Amino acid sequence: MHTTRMITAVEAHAEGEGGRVITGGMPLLRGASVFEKMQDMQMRHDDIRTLMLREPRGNPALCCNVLVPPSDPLADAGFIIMEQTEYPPMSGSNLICVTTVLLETGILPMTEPETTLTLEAPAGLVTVKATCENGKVTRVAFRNVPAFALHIGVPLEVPGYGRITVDIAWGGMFFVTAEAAAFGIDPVARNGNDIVRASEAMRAAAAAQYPVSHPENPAITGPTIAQLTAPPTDPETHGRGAITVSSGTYDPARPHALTGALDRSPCGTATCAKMAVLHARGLLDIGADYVNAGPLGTTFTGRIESTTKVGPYDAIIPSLTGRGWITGISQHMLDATDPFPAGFTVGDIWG
Ligand SMILES: O=C(O)[C@H]1NCC[C@@H]1O
Repeated sequence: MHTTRMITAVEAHAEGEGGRVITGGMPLLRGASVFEKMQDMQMRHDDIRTLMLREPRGNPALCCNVLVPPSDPLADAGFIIMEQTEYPPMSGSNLICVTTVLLETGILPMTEPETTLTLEAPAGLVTVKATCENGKVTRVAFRNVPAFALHIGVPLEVPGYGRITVDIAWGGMFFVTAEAAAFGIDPVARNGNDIVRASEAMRAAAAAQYPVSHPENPAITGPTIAQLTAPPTDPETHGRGAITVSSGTYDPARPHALTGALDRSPCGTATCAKMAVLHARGLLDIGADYVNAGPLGTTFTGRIESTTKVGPYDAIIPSLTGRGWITGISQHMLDATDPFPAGFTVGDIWG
C-alpha cells in the first residue's frame, strides 16, 4: 500500500448529529484568523472535506471538523466546520462534538466540575462552559455569536408547493424557516424524505428570492439551510424543529431526488435563529429558556442572554446547551491508486 493521506479522527455525535473531529494528518492551513484558514482549506484542500464526508468514508448525514490553532490570543483552540455542501461559519452540534473531543481526549485540560474554554469558530469567538464529571463531558453550554432576523413573515414562492410564509434569520448560519404545517408535514424522523424534499425546494427558492449576507462579513451569504418548525408535543419543550442539511444540488426538474439529510439533532444554529425570530416577534423574552426538540426527540436548550446590534439589525446573544458523546477513533487512509481521492456520491442516497 502507498498511502498519500493518513487522517486520524475522533468520531462523536451531539444529540444524534454526527460530528467527526479530525485530530491529525491535516496539511498546515494559512490565514490570520480561523475564517481565513477555513477559506484556505476551501481553496486548496476541499478534496479532504469530500474525502471525509462522502463515500466510502462518510455518509450524507455526517459533519466533520478540523482542529486548528486559534489566531485570537483569547482562544484556546480553533475549529473549521465542514458539511456536505459548505463550510458553515458556526455550528452548535459540531461545537459540542469538538468540545467533548478536546476535553475527553486530553487535547485541552479538563477541570471538574466545570471547564471554561474559548473556541475560535470561523464566525468568531464562542465561550464554552463544559460540565465535567469523572473524566466525561456531561453537558456543553456555549454563548453563541449574535443571532438576528433579516426577514420576518415574508412570502416565498416554492416550486411544487406554492406560496409559503417564511422567516430568514442568522444563528451562525443563514436559515430559511417555515412552519412544517404549511407543507402538511409532521417534522418527525419517519417523515425525513418529505421534510428533505420540501426543505430543499424552500432553501433553493429562498436563496434566489431573498439572498442575504452578513453585515460584518459579506463573504458569508445565504440562506444555505432550511428549518421546518412545529408546536411542541412534549410539555417539557417549547418547540420542535427539523433541519435539512444539503448534501447535493437541488434541481427543480428532479423534485423527488433527496439532495439533503435531516440534522439528527435539533440544530444549535437553527435554534438560535428561531429564538431571534421569536424575540423580534415579542414571543421570547431575555432569560427565558427555549427547549427545542429535534426529529429524534433529543433537545437543545437555548436562552436569550442579552440583546445587541449587528449592523442595522436588532440581535440577540443566545446561549445553547446540549450533550455530546464520543463513539470511536478512526484512522482513514488514501492509497495512491484509489480511483476516488475525493470520495464519491451515488444518486440512491445522495440525490
Ligand atoms: O447544530 C448545528 O448548528 C448544526 N448541525 C448540523 C447543521 C448545523 O451546522
